[in-house]
Amino acid sequence: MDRNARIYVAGHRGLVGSAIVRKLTAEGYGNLLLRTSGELDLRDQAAVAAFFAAEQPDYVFLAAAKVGGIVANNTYPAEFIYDNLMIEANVIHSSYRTGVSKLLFLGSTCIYPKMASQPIREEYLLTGPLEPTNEAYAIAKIAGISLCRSYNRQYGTRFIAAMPTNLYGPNDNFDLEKSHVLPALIRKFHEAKIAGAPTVTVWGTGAPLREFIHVDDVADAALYLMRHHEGNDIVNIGSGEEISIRDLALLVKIVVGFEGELVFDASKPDGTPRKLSDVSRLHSLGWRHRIGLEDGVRETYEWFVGQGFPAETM
Ligand SMILES: NC(=O)C1=CN([C@@H]2O[C@H](COP(=O)(O)OP(=O)(O)OC[C@H]3O[C@@H](n4cnc5c(N)ncnc54)[C@H](OP(=O)(O)O)[C@@H]3O)[C@@H](O)[C@H]2O)C=CC1
Ligand SMILES: C[C@H]1O[C@H](OP(=O)(O)OP(=O)(O)OC[C@H]2O[C@@H](n3cnc4c(=O)[nH]c(N)nc43)[C@H](O)[C@@H]2O)[C@@H](O)[C@@H](O)C1=O
Repeated sequence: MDRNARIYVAGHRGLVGSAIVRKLTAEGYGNLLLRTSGELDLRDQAAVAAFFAAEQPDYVFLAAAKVGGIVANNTYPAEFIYDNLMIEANVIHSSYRTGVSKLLFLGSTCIYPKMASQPIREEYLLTGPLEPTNEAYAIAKIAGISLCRSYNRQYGTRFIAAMPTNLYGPNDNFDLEKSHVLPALIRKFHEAKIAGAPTVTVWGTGAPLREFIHVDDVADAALYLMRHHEGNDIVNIGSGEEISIRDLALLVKIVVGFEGELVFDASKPDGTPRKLSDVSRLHSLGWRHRIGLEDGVRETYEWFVGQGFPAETM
């Protein structure tokens, strides 16, 4: 990617988008095209077409999406499928129409079958039923993969797709109802410590296993794939390491310094029992993650505390 290339980072204020902007800026890319959802609603086909015609990006990092944790996905399936289908269809189609040189689409490891054998290889896609709590979002993301592959086949575009596992880091969503598990636990343990509360409630049984990767690693992988990966093969972006939700909660408890007890709320869904991605394709392309989970959680907690309170602003 030429340092003067016109690079559009869709979703630049989000967890992944902001990390990609940090990395591009640090590496001297000064021609970034950035629009908030208020400035450019990517569900609006005409507005997206006008933006692409006017700005003519050379590269597109598609990190804009309707994103949320297990309860958000389970509660708002129509929003998750509609927003994500519209965003990806509009951005990918306009990228084709205006001759974007290369686009990276971000899906998620939740696209794989609920009971896929572990670790999950990219070829397990569409080999079994999906996890019901996030099926709408997963189908939208699978459609995004097909958009990339179909445009590549019919129009000769260079639209690549990567599937990150659960990610976390600075600038995450810390809303207690809509966020993912790691930011929710960081906030819950911190608020309980400040308040001197006796317990922290963890959703589900604590038994499910999840894989986590720091968002700065994901941004690094995104640039690496934009530079080095071609073709229709999707690529998992993960650490290849998993941890139970119970052990994750105990890790956050120690990092935050909370002295109380854990309470498990089994009325909340566990979701898929395991979701460990096979990262051998990513490794064979020459990239590995660098940030370990404990270091990453400590760094994220320090960032979180630095943001200040009151909590309702998070
Ligand atoms: N977080 C995770 O654990 C995982 C995320 N992913 C994927 O990574 C990508 C980024 O996720 P993440 O950074 O966590 O998400 P965030 O929710 O942090 O950011 C999403 C961004 O998308 C933008 N956006 C949402 N709707 C619209 C819209 N209608 N028009 C324009 N922009 C919109 C928002 O812009 P604004 O701020 O301006 O409103 C926001 O900045 C997504 O594709 C997601 O599927 C994959 C696996 C795990
Ligand atoms: C990235 C991925 O993220 C989602 O899938 P998920 O990994 O199941 O999501 P999650 O992080 O919300 O939960 C992981 C586990 O953690 C448990 N859990 C405990 N306590 C809290 C808690 O306080 N909040 C949350 N959210 N979960 C909690 C929770 O019960 C579950 O067992 C989908 O968006 C999917 O589409 C997707 O792409």
